[in-house]
Amino acid sequence: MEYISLPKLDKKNALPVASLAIAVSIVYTSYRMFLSNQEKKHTFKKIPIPGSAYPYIGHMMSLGELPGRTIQKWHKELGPIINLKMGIQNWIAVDDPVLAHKIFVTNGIDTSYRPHNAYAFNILCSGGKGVSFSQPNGRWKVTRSAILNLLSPKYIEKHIPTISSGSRKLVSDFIECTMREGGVNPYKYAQLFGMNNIFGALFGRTFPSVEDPEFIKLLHLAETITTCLALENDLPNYFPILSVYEYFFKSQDEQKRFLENEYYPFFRKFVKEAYEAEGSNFIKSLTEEGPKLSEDETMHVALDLIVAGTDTIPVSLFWIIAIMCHHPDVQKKVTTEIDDFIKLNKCLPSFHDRSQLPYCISTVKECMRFRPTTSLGLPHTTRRDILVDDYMIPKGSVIIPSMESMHMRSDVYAEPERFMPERFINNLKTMYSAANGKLEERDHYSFGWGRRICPAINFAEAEVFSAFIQVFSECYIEPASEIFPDLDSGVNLGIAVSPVSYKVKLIKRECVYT
Ligand code: HEM
Repeated sequence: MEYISLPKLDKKNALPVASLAIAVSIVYTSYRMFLSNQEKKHTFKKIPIPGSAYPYIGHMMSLGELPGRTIQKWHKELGPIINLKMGIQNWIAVDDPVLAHKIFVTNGIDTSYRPHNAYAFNILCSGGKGVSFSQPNGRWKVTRSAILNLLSPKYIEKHIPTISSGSRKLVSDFIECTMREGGVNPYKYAQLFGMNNIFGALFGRTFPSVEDPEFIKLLHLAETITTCLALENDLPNYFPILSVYEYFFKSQDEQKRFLENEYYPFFRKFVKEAYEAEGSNFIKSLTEEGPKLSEDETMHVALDLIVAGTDTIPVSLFWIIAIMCHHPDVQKKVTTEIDDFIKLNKCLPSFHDRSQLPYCISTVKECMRFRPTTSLGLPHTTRRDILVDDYMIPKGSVIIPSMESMHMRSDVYAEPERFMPERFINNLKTMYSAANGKLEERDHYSFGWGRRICPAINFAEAEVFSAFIQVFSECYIEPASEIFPDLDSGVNLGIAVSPVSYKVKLIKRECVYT
């Protein structure tokens, strides 16, 4: 029998053998780790997909007129996180505030991106200018901090005179229209109010009435933009094949022409006026101080603020008036609280005095919880795969906070279907502090999350508070006929969801303030 003679492990050949052994064990260990990672991948929690998805179009046709409502129904069936297929896009919708906080705040560095939207990015913000649809780069940061500064609690006093005189005008328009026509649709007057507040803050002037031709034109332009931002008007984002349609019909060229020929020149006129005006204003401060933006960038920032402020404030007020019309008992408590303040202080409460009106604060918060201004906020996207509570959210997913659903979770709000202002009586923080503070101290989620959270919370809250106090210091609200405003339906305006159009009576009551 022949034996193979093995080399002896002397000093000379021990080193290569040991190196080989180490290399083999490294390769083996890496292979095991790879395998175990592969195994771990299979232990990710599965994000459920609602059943009604069709090939290629996915859930697009199943969302219905009010996607927020449909998504709420799916959350109820499938849990706090769901996966929708929207053509080529992967949507992740979340209705649990704790999970949403982890996604948008804890992982904010990766999830503060906006999904690519051809209209918003290429056309509206000319390839990334402005703040709402641009990506969180250096330019976005300086622009956003300039906006935060303009609208911050520190400077709110500067805006109060415009907001207060706008509130007085708003209520006198409501009362006049009720007397003239037997009822009022509050929406267009609330649009003038919202537009004047932000226009005043930016350009230092306001529009006198809802018939003002410049106001009508600006409103039309802002509404056209929000309509173009709606899901169904930007289909090539979901179905690239539809770019063929774009190639032949040039609809985006038409939108570009609309903006370039109508919108921008009209808007540039206001920017130019602001440059030439006496004294300081926000437009000048954007170009001359801090961020030193170009004229074009300044125009885009102003445009973003006008578009963002034009729908949100009127829609919030439209809901508040509709809800209050259903609750004369709450109206009674609110008016008593305001009257008591006036008797004591001999003046109307201003935003400053809010802490002395706990029931009014709670009522406004409850209205915004009960019927949020937007049902799905503004979408974010993630620039890399993120792992949250064992859910793997792949890079490039569109992440949606399901606000309407979140506001109706019984583990977050007791008896969520009931309108109950008292639920906030122990959380009287400003909405700005609540939204920017600890998760446990948030009141509602209407202003979004993390780095992209609405930069105008404080300004918006002062607007809504001022209009609310003015309405109930002078009036009570009744339905204009036997038909009460409908609180169960809604109209999708692109980003905001408003109540279905209605009329109410705003009837002058005996005023304790003269
Ligand atoms: C009650 C009124 C309002 C509500 C409910 C509201 C809600 C929101 C929400 C949900 C977002 C998206 C946040 C996110 O991406 O997570 C947002 C963003 C924004 N809002 Fe508001 N908003 C209101 C009023 C206003 C007003 C009056 C202005 C302007 C004066 C404004 C300016 C903006 C801007 C510029 C952004 C984009 C911020 C960014 O992308 O970095 N909002 N708002």
